[in-house]
Amino acid sequence: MSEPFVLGWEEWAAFPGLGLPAIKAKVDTGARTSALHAVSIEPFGPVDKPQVRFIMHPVPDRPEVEVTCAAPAVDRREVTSSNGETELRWVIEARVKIGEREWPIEVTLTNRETMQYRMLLGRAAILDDMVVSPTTSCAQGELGYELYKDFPRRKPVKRPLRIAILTREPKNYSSQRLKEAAEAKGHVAEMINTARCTMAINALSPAVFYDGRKLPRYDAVIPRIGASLTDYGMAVLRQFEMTGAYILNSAPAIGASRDKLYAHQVLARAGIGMPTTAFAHSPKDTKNLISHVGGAPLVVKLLESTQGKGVVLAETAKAAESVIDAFRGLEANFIVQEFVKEAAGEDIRALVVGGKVVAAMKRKAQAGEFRSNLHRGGEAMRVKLTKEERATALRAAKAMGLAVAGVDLLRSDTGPKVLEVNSSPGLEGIEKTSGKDVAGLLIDHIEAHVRTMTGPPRRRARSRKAQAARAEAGAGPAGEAGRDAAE
Ligand SMILES: Nc1ncnc2c1ncn2[C@@H]1O[C@H](COP(=O)(O)OP(=O)(O)OP(=O)(O)O)[C@@H](O)[C@H]1O
Ligand SMILES: [Mg+2]
Ligand SMILES: [Mg+2]
Repeated sequence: MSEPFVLGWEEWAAFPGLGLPAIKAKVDTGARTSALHAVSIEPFGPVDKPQVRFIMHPVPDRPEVEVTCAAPAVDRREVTSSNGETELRWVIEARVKIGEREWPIEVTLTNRETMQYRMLLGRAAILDDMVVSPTTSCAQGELGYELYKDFPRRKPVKRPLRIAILTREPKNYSSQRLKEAAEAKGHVAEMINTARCTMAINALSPAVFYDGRKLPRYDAVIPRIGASLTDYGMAVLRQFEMTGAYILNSAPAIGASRDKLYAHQVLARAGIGMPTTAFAHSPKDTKNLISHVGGAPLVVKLLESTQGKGVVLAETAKAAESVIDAFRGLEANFIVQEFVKEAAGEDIRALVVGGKVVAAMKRKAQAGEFRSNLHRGGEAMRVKLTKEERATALRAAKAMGLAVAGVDLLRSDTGPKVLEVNSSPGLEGIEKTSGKDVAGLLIDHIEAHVRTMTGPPRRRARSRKAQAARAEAGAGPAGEAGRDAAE
């Protein structure tokens, strides 16, 4: 019997067909599939013979060494990684060379930037006559990163990005400001009307068509999906995600924030302060529902409400009963909520971008009104948030999984109470009131994200923080807000 081919627990591998002369791989018989570090993954070629192109940084700590690879795409597959996250990955076929042996394997592509090894060799790639020695490192000999010394170095240039703004209202303030801010930073921004997108749902060559024409690959997509088209909008967004674009707020997070019952549950589970809330769908026992929230005065809200229209204050138990009975008669979905009296007709909008509160405003109801909506005659003004309010807004955005969020909260005797978290916050009121360039900060966030996806410069992170802090300290005129169909 011939000697088995021994693989150590780590090995140097090469992919001659991909132009990769040396990669240090961890051999992992606990993993089925092999994985290779890849960024900027982009499908191309004919639908029946798809290929993927990707960028590889083979040398850890040396992001300037960059190799552009291309290979036939053989599948797209859900893969659950060791941290438990499931990810839809491209699968390519490529020939790996370890020591003197060269053989074809399937490899999934994923961003392994934060991992110690740029490659994982799973058991499906290990052939019958091979054995793995858990005590040997590099049984098949050493290669080295000096093999990349003649490879061209990438200068960390500021590449213009191609950004799509997914909206049905290209003319509104928020859409226009986002386009302006993107262009001011040297990027190209296109308005894409959600309703005019069609999709070819194909795992290997996802595409979005616009009035029948295939859209290019965007680096980033900013969803500004109105409530009228949430479901279709989310489908379009998922499709853009499949093409490899960076999505500012993910479809599941948008969906969660739009489902008010679910959103309340998510926030409650995350331990975030909110007014005591009871749900009801035609409840038989109105009195019970009232007692759930501590009795009158209480607030009854139609779930479909916006701009404060379906929000009613019932000052007495009698009034509460008649309002609830009326909503029930209409077969409407509604919530019953503790009335936060000490908020005194004021609420706060905190705008969160990428884990920071970048701007805030206070809305004050007109005299005799408890609803502070600007559409109800409320007035917007500048406000300084407390530490606790900031922390609450950040936690709420995080719990909902939103990178960009407008968090509405009330100031109560027992701390901030979150009313809701909006995934498509309007920019007009908040920019005019706070004087901050929120659209610009949003584009900065995209830049930082798309850049880390295509390899660092990581140094930028700090300067962005300083920038946000500076912006936060800025001033500006208060103004009228609202036409924006945004939330
Ligand atoms: N539990 C409460 N206690 C005191 N005031 C409340 C309460 N809930 C709502 N309000 C006031 O009523 C206003 C409208 O309520 P809310 O924001 O919940 O509904 P909406 O504005 O119709 O919905 P949306 O913000 O989605 O358009 C709030 O901005 C706030 O000023
Ligand atoms: Mg509101
Ligand atoms: Mg809202």
